Amino acid sequence: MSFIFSTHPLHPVARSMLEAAGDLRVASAPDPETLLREGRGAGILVIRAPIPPAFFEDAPALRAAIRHGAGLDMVPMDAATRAGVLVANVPGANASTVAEHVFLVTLALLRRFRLMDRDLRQSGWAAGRAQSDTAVDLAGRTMGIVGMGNVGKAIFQIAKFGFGLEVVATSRSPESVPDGARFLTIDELVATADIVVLCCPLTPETTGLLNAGRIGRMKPAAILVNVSRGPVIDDAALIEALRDGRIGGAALDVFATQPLPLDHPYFGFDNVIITPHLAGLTEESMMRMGTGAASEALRVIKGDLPVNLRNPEVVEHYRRRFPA
Ligand SMILES: NC(=O)c1ccc[n+]([C@@H]2O[C@H](COP(=O)([O-])OP(=O)(O)OC[C@H]3O[C@@H](n4cnc5c(N)ncnc54)[C@H](O)[C@@H]3O)[C@@H](O)[C@H]2O)c1
Ligand SMILES: O=C(O)[C@H](O)COP(=O)(O)O
Repeated sequence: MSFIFSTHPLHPVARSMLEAAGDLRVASAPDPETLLREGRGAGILVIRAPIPPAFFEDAPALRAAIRHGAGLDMVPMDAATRAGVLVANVPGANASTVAEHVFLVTLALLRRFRLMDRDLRQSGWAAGRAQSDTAVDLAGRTMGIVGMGNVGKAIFQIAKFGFGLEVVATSRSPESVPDGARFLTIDELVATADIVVLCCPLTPETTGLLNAGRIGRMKPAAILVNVSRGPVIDDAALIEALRDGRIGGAALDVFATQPLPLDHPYFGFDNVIITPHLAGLTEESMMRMGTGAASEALRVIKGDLPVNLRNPEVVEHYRRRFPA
């Protein structure tokens, strides 16, 4: 078995599991050139950064590409499948962590938390207190959840049973929307919700889902929370809406370009909270994701298939490459 290659450092428990199973190497940087150079010859790939399709070309030892987390957009699925490489992810391991983040930033926006803290420090007590002039309650508001998977369901639980909010939701099928939430189309949802939360995967269908038309239908004081992926939002349209004061604010964790350049227009808005793609990252979730990815790697090393195999059509080709 060739070495195990991770694009990033892993939680210590996951690292120990993999080190006990083989030669674990961590990329010195997660850019495509470094990954291609340092990952050449790997047997298992653990993914926390976008992987160039070329990684799967001329990779005779590569058995599995395992996502540390939920989103599969970082994996060029066609290239992996063509090469006979198993693709897996660790669904749900960070869902409750992302849900907690959604309420952190929602409350921070509604209660002017960032500006209150800034004004208090810069200009004193009265200036900080003045932010309460425009603060509003979360209670009584309607949350709209776009994408009712593991993350959407974890957000629903807190919204409904923690804060007693009215919840509307949209997903690929109405059946995935739980009792207690009302299914709406995306166009109905953006016009109904006071808080629009994006937590769907990035797919051709969801790219640009929050376009100028849908942002234009949002309520004037509504806020937008994006913990999905950057390209789900049309950035130019959102920036225009923020400039014109047509929505209440936004909390953005993910961006079309990451890292987000520090001169990006989003940094110019007081009513925008920017976080560096960490909604799903805590000590505990890193352990759940890392050990989940490591368990899948150990299964493959033993000759089994991953539990969360995402390209089952590859199995025949994979078995020809690596007969049991
Ligand atoms: N910011 C972060 O740190 C972070 C952490 C975890 C997940 N995510 C993102 O959130 C996404 C969802 O994670 P998850 O664990 O809930 O995944 P999941 O696979 O459990 O659920 C995805 C849900 O989105 C729905 N969906 C798919 N296409 C849709 C569409 N066009 N419109 C509406 N809904 C649609 C699916 O039906 C499914 O219910 C991930 O793919 C990832 O991009 C981000
Ligand atoms: O897709 C996910 O689950 C999140 O983006 C977190 O994944 P990461 O910790 O591997 O970046």
